Amino acid sequence: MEHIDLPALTRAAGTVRLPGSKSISNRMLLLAALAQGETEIRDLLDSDDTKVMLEALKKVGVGVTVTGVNAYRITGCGGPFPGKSGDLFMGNAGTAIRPLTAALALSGGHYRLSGVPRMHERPIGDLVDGLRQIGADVRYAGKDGFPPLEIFPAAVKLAAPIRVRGDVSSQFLTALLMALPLTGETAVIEMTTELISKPYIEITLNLMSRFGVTVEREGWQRFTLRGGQRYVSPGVVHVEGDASGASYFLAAGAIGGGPVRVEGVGRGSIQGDVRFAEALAVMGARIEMGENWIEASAPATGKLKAFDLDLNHIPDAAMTLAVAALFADGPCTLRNIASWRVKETDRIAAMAAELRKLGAAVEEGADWITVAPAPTYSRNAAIDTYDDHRMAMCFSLVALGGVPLRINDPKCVAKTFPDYFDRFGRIAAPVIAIDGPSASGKGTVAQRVAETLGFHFLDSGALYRLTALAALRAGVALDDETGVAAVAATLPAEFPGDRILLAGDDVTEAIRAEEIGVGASKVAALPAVRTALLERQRAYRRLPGLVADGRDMGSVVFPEAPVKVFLTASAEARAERRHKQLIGKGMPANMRPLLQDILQELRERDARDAARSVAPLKQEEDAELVDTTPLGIDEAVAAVLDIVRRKLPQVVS
Ligand SMILES: O=C(O)C1=C[C@@H](OP(=O)(O)O)[C@@H](O)[C@H](O)C1
Ligand SMILES: C=C(OP(=O)(O)O)C(=O)O
Repeated sequence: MEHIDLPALTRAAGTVRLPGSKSISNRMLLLAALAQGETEIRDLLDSDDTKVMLEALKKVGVGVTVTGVNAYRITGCGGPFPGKSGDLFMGNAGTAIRPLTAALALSGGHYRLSGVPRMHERPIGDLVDGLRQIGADVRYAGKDGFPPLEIFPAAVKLAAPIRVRGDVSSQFLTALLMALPLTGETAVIEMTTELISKPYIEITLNLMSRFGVTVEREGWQRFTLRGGQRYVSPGVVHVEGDASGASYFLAAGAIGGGPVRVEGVGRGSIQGDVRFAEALAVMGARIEMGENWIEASAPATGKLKAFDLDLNHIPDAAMTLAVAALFADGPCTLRNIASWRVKETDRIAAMAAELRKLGAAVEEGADWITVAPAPTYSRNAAIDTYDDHRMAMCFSLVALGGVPLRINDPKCVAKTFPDYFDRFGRIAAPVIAIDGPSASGKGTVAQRVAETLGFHFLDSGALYRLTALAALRAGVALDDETGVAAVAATLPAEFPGDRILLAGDDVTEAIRAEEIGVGASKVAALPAVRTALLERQRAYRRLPGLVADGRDMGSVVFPEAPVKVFLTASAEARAERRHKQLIGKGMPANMRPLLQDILQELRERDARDAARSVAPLKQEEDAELVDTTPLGIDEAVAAVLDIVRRKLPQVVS
């Protein structure tokens, strides 16, 4: 089985741009498909759950055009689906199979819906019962009450209110609400039980109204759709970031110090799962929220507090709390979460089993779970994920408590968050930032430190050198800020092994030329170029960790780096090293610059680097000075490793 080994981690900080919300993506796709007109959907989630929805819509005759990255144009049918037959695979996507079953049942065709084996164990009986009350012909092709389903054409009549249960899943009510406008008639839905997961109904009603259909709601018992309403495309719509996905990063901030900021959801969100932040606040985490972002940091006391909460309104994000509970100051109880038992797996049982592997004491009931934290946890436990994306994402947080662990089948995150572990690495992988002037030996030292620790290595100077070389090759003047920034933004650079390629051409040696070094220093002084390279550099932050070598690694690119080193040497020592290097490379004496010229050049470069307006080269307050003037390479490496050992004892023993 595939797995990912997470090392002991200590700190999480940084910013994450969230992928699109699953719940909003799949609703928008269906509403756009049923609406009159074309809808442009931007920032759609690209994951297994949306893929099955898109494929199914195409099969039943909906026009789907890709218009950009995560951007689609949906040509609405202005009513029922034109494709009157189809065999549709729904994976394990509840937000696809349930609403589609209802819309297909009212489309007058013959369809089959199936999914992965677990989907065939997830209930759908309450929805089928509701649809049968109005004459729809929906039959079970396997076990009664569960997919696979077969749908036949039928005449639908809406004489009496549809009576439906709401205590197993809110998705049945969502499905009916979204599909019933297809009838054109007035429809009334009455709940026969308590409704769970209510905020998801609010998402449904909100999005329906954006497509022109309003629902009258009496409490959570009765919903009336007046006849004659139909869906009309609102034109361009944006999908918010996924608030359930946000919960892992916010919890990471609360457990791992923070601040961790998520972008894409905030105060203005229509997703109930933003209320996860309230639960974290109950645990003592410090939360800040803007219109479109949320930020979480550890409690001022450093210790998360125990909680006892009814979490019916945030069933998905609640799982994150069960793992955060490992780091609380007492037993934590999550209540009213019976729906966990019928989701991707029996989540109460799965959560209990895996938390126990770590050494937590866990009790469970039909609709609750209590997690009692332990003073220490088993290291290197192998966590099973039960093909449940949320199990994999939740348990990644354990590493932030300094507990290394293995997560089996990590790719199951593809259901809603395919690049989750990369993003997690971007806020949690430790960074060792090594800054300093040129010829201080930091490149060699940084590379050796990275090798010793088994960390990734970023030679940020190489990116500036590549930018200078690429600009010169493209005939862009090195003082043309906009032109060079455009080159930097699209730099076709690759780093296979220890080679450096520019547009496929091996430039490993070429970028080391003296004039490219001078060019690099010039382009590095341009603010737009630095901005263009910022995200590219941050993307190097990956598990198990990164050693970043440059001039503004600790100050600008990775300000949250737990280890910052300012590696320098006297100008004389650096000039001498450079001179020896040139001799070592076999440069003939008559072509070699004089030692005093090298010294002069170095001093000028130092002055330019220290004086530039953006990210001037200087020792940060929280950086440790390593003066290599009297040191050889081995000693310099040892000096840096000593600092790492002191600052990150869990990482390097
Ligand atoms: O409507 C939705 O988008 C969802 C509703 C919730 O399900 P239940 O209503 O079954 O709790 C939630 O768990 C699911 O991930 C998405
Ligand atoms: C329950 C979930 O998914 P589904 O939409 O398949 O119900 C979930 O994403 O946690």
